[in-house]
Amino acid sequence: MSMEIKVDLSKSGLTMEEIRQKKLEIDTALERLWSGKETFTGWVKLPLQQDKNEMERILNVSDIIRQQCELFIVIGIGGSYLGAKAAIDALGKAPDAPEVKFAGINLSATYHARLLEEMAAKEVCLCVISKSGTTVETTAAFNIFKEALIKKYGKAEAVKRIYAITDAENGALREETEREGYTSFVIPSDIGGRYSVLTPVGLLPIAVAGADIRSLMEGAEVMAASPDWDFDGPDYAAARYLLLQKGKSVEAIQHYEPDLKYFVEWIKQLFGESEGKEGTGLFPAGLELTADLHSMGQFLQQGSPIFFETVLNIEQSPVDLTVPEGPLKGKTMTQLNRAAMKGVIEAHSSAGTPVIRIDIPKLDAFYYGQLIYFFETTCAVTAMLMGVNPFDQPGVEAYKKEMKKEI
Ligand SMILES: O=P(O)(O)OC[C@H]1O[C@](O)(CO)[C@@H](O)[C@@H]1O
Repeated sequence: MSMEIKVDLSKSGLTMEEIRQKKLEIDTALERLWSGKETFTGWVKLPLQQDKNEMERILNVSDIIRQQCELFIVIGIGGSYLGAKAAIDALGKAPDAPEVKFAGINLSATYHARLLEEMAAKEVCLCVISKSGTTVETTAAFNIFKEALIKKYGKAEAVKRIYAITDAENGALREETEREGYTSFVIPSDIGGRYSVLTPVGLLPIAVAGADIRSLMEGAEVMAASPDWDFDGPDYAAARYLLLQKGKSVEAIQHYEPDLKYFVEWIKQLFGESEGKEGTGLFPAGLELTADLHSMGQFLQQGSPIFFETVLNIEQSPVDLTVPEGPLKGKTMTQLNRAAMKGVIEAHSSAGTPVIRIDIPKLDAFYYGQLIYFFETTCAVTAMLMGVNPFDQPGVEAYKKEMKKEI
């Protein structure tokens, strides 16, 4: 087992020469990211410039929250939700930690009514997260849950149970936070929502759930400190770009561990919002294997050849189970899962589908921190190769404007 995250391009249909030819463009992209001159690149140096006092404060506040509540409701959407959800699912919740549930992730009355019912019977804290402070889903859910919290505890106690993470100065949420005196954290202005998981946006909920956020940051730091980003992210970026140039328009991102489902959702936002503009970009799709082999396997093998596959391979499982009886007697689940992955890669690549495999030594906080940084860099570099700005999302505004007209 390697001690690093590795990218295997042997079944990608690309040659190392093709990857090497992109080196100059990649170096230019890296220079731009490190120069500090581009807007929204605060995440690049973040793991190297950690504010120890801020880390202490996040840990102290997370301890308070853990004593205050059994149910921690985090209200936010997109980059103000997916990073925390993904990390908590992947790393698990400590037995003594409150349950972490999410609100404002849709506009379903049914979803939120159920969560409100659950809230009635439990000790609760709220954490509202919004960089802009104006997102419709977040604003609607926060005001509904805040009203319920005040009914439950009275105004003064409710204020002690509301935590806000938002811009330092701008937006209605910052204004309310200052007026009401909520405990709050800042989303740095030079870090966009989808790159913000290693700020309090992700770190506070992840710490409340009991994962080791120091180790998570250490993982990211190891990656960021590697000279000239001498890890496989830039090669992965080059491969993704070359496959787009060769006519592939969909990246089918696959995992064999259900705990990674939301990690793929996080990648979908990261890649989709960063790359999908000016008529270009790879459409990021997520597949959960082996489950989806029994629904999508046929398409993957013989369907329209618009996609390539990226496989997230966790090399070491923390537990294993052995089949006690029947034709598979003596085989372990991990053996079977591995056999499925190898067989699928072989069958699909032999049929002409390019397959990229990303080997991840294991799913703990340290490697998870590495993974976050690995994908953020891959994303920014690929978008720059595509010639688009990885840090804006001008297209999102169009539907928001139309939606607001309907409200
Ligand atoms: O943190 P905010 O400002 O509420 O935004 C939430 C999400 O909405 C978006 O602006 C897209 O709708 C994302 O870029 C962002 O992560």
